[in-house]
This record gives sequence, C-alpha cells and structure tokens, in this order.
Amino acid sequence: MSLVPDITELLARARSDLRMGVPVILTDDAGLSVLSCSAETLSAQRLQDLRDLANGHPVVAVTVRRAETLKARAYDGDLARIEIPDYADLKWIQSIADPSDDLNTPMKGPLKTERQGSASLHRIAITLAKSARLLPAAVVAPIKDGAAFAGSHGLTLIEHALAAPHLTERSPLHSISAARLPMEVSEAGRLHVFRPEDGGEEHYAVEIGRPDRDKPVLARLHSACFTGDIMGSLKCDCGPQLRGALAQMGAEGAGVLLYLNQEGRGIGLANKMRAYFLQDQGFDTVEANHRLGFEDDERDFRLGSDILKELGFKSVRLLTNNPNKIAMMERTGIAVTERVPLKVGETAFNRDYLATKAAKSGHML
Ligand SMILES: Nc1nc2c(ncn2[C@@H]2O[C@H](COP(=O)(O)OP(=O)(O)OP(=O)(O)O)[C@@H](O)[C@H]2O)c(=O)[nH]1
Ligand SMILES: [Zn+2]
Repeated sequence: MSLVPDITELLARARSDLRMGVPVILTDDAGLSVLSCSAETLSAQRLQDLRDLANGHPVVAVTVRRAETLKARAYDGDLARIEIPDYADLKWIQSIADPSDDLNTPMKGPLKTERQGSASLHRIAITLAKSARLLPAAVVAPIKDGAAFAGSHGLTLIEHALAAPHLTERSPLHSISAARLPMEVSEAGRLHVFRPEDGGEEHYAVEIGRPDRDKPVLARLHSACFTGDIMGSLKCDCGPQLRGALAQMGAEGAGVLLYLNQEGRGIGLANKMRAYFLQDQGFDTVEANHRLGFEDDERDFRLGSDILKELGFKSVRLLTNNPNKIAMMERTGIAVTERVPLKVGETAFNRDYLATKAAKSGHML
C-alpha cells in the first residue's frame, strides 16, 4: 500500500529520530532485535529506561578506528561492541564516543568488548549514525520482539534485509529547478538544484556558458566547506579553489562546477569542528578523523558523475589534485581526458594540512 512508508523513507525517518535522541528498532531475519540510540544524543533518562528493559547488557558500538584509539579489541572486523559496565553513566558513554577529552582522561579502560553473537545490527546502527552526520557510535541493547515493541511504542522499525542494499547505494538524484545566475566570473551562469529521493542533502551544479555536451567539459567537483568557502578560513584551501575554478571557467567561457554538500569530507560541520578541536591538540587532519571514528574521507564522489550524466556530459577536464576523484569518475563512466591542476590558496595556516593530504591521501603536488 503506497501510503505506508517504504524502506528509504523509514531510513530517513530513522536518521531524524537518531539526531533528536529517539531510539530506533533494528531487526534481522534470524529473529534478533535491538534498540539503538546515537551515543551523542542519548539522554540520561532514556539510558536508564533502556537499561531497565534490555534483555541483556547494552553495548556501545564504535568503528574499528575509534576502537584503536581506545585500545579496545575489535572482534567484528570493522567495528567493536564495547560493554557498558554497570557503574557507567551517560558521561562515560559520551567519552567513549567523543575523543574531545581523550587527552585529559587517556585511560578509559580496560574496556571489554563482545566477541560472541552477530554484529550486523550494530553495523547498521553505526552506518545510520554516520549518515545522520552524528558521531559514529551507537548504544545498542538487545530486546525481545522488536517489531511488536516498535509498534506499541511508536518507534521506527528497520529490517536488516530490506535496509542493507540502501545503506551502500546512493539514492537517485532528481533535477528540481534551474535558473539563470549572472555571476562575477560570467554573466552566463546557470544554477541547477538536485534532490535525492531519500530526503538527504541537496547538491548543486553551476554551469558557466553553454558547454558542448559532446566535448570534454572543464569541471570541478567541489565539496562544501562552510569555513573555507564562506568564512575565508585560512586552515584549508577550499575558498581559493572554489573561486579559482569558477574564474578559470569564466575565462574559458564554459565549465561546470558541482557543489556537493558533503561538508568536512562527508562527516558534517559539527564533526569537522570536533576534528579541528583535535587538530588544535596536535593531531593532523587524517589522525583527527580516525580518532573520531571516521575514515579519512567519507565522501561519495559517485554523486558527481550522477549529476554530470544527468546534465548530459560524458567526459571532463577535471580541475583537481585528488587522484581518487579521477578514479571514481572513470569507474562510474565519465571519462577524464585531462587533469587540470588547481594550486591556489596556500597559507602559513594550511601548509601542514596540504602536506598531510599529499603524504597520506595521495594528493598531487
Ligand atoms: N574532516 C575534515 N574535513 C576537512 C578538513 N579541512 C577541509 N575539510 C573538508 O574537505 C573538503 C575539501 O574538499 P575538496 O575541495 O573537494 O578537496 P580535495 O579532496 O582535497 O580535492 P581537490 O581540491 O580536488 O584536489 C571539504 O568538504 C572541506 O569541508 C579537515 O581538517 N577535516
Ligand atoms: Zn575547506
């Protein structure tokens, strides 16, 4: 019945629930059910209620990246299920999830991690937290008959088998609106807005001139950087790269700039500021992401080729220093006929950041 939400709609609802601190129920085909909350947004009252009803002990599920920093054994490969001791309060849970205070309280353990049983629902819990742009840590408690519990408590129910394919695939993007946008670099600008079906972030394409669809177009895949693009931050090179790319397109009279709302390499602005806080303690940009429990780069550049195809482009001259962007374009069917270097905006503040990207993330100098 079409009036009932489908699995993508339920996943979008689950992300909103987690951001507000509302638990969601996850179930699998083997009859397991868990109640999952974001470690970041859980309240003390809900933690208490969750402990009272849990059919077994709750755990904090964290990524293997965070587990490494915490010196917790990860028996589940990409994640660890850390047991919550009876004495632990909400602050304890938050300190497992959030590394801000790691240097003040370096030893949280010894932490015990679970090795028996399946971690597949915990994996979904972490994936959901990441896609909700929260810290990648979930408080997960086993419960009996999750479907009935979700029904009687008005909670969102996510079934593993239905959800799994949607957690790795990106949602189809649709062109919503477009209009002429005269800009400083070119009066012949046009802005297109794309919206994914799953209620996620919108992304934009700025077209300069009327690029020929049958020839390689000068293109830039730009990831949102509020601090660099808007505030003129000196910590990165995003603002100068954005303006440099647009200026080059204006000078050539044609180009397309994709503005992808994947702030902070896909971790969101709140987490990026957590990463900056760690960088002020001496960690580099990659180490900071890892301590938070993220990979160095959580972006999905397939979005870029989806939008280019939607606009009718087949090949690009890509403005970038990032080899992963080139590889992803090629893999997803957009030919990169030329890599156009984009070397602008080095400052005393971002010199180490740029050096780290070259040393650890393969950026071309
Ligand atoms: N997590 C995190 N994100 C950062 C940091 N500094 C900048 N960013 C983000 O990094 C992204 C920069 O993206 P891009 O401009 O596409 O840069 P790139 O991957 O280096 O590739 P090219 O510029 O094409 O060479 C933006 O989303 C910024 O918000 C940081 O220290 N930590
Ligand atoms: Zn930036």
